[in-house]
Amino acid sequence: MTTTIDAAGDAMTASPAGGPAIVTRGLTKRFRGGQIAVDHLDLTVPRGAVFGFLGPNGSGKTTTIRMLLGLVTPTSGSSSILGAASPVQALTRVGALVEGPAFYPYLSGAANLRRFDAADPSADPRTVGRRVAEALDRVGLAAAAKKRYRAYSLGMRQRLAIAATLLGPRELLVLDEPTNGLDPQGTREVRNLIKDVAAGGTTVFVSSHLLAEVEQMCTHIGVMSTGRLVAEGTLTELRSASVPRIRVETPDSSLAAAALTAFGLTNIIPAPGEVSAELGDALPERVTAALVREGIAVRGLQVVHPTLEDVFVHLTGEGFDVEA
Ligand SMILES: Nc1ncnc2c1ncn2[C@@H]1O[C@H](COP(=O)(O)OP(=O)(O)OP(=O)(O)O)[C@@H](O)[C@H]1O
Repeated sequence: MTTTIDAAGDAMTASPAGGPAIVTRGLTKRFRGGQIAVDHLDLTVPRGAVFGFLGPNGSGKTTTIRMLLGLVTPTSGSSSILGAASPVQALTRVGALVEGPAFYPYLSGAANLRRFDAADPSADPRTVGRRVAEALDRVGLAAAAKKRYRAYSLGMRQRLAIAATLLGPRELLVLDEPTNGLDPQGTREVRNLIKDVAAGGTTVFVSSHLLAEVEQMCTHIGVMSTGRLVAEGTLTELRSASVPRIRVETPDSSLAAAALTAFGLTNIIPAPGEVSAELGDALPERVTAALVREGIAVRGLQVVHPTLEDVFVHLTGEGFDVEA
C-alpha cells in the first residue's frame, strides 16, 4: 500500500487498485537534428495523486506528455497510462489538455462542448446534453453556459477547456500548463478546480514552470531539467531533503572555516565577512561554543533552512518562476 500526502499536507492512503496511473521506463525522445528533449525518463505517478510535473521552459514536459498520450513516438523506452498496453486503449478514461482546444467564439460554452463531444467517437450522443451540463457545473460555468465563448474571461476559457476533458468519467486528467497566460484570479480558479477534480478521486498530472503553483495544489512533484528527471517524491519528502545550513558572520572567515571543518561540518563556503556550512544534525549552540573556544570573533549566527526553490535551483542549476 502506498502512502501519499494530500494537498493540505495530511497523510492519506492512495488506492493501490490497478497499480500506478502513469509509469515510464527509459522514456526517450530525440528529435530529428539530434536534439534530445526527453532523456531516459523513469516516472511513477501513483493513483489518487495530484502530480506536479515541474521544470523550466524547454525541459521536456510537453514532449513527455505527448509521448504518454501517443501523440509523439518515443525514440526508445516505454510508458503506460492506467495500466493499458497502449495509450489508445486508455484514452476514454483519460481527459487531456495539451494544446487548448479550438473553440468557436460565436458559439456558447455549452454549444462548443457539444461540438467537441461530437468529435469523440467513443462518446454517446444520446447523453451529450446531460454530460455537457454536468461538466459545465463541475467547472463552475453552469450560469455562463449560454454565454458566447468570446465573452468569457481567460479564466472561464481555461475552465471550459478543462470541462472539455471532463465530458466523461475520467480516471486520469493530464493538463499541460493549464494556467499559462492566466491572471492571478484565473490561476486561482483553475487551481481550485484541479483540487476539486482530485478530491473526486481522479488522478491529475499537471505540468507547470511555476513552483509556487505546484506547491499549492500538488501532492507529488517530479522536477525536469534538460530532459532529465532530477527529483521525484511527495512534497514532504522533497522538503525534508533540504539540509539546514549555518551562517556565521565573522571577520575571521578562513579561521572560522577551519574550525567548522574540524568540528565535522561539510560543504563549507567561506566569503568575505562570513562563512556557511551544512549543519546536518549538529546543534548550533555546540558549533557556536566551538568557534568561541577557538577565539573566533562571532558577530552573528543564523540557521538557514533552504526553501523548496533553493533545493530545486541546486538540482537544476536554473531559477524557477515563483510567481503564482
Ligand atoms: N517537434 C520538435 N522538433 C524539434 N525539437 C523539439 C520539438 N518539440 C520540442 N522540441 C525541443 O525539445 C525540447 C523540450 O521541449 P518541450 O516543449 O517538451 O519542453 P517544455 O518543458 O514543455 O517547455 P515549454 O514549457 O516551453 O513548452 C526543447 O528544446 C524544444 O525546443
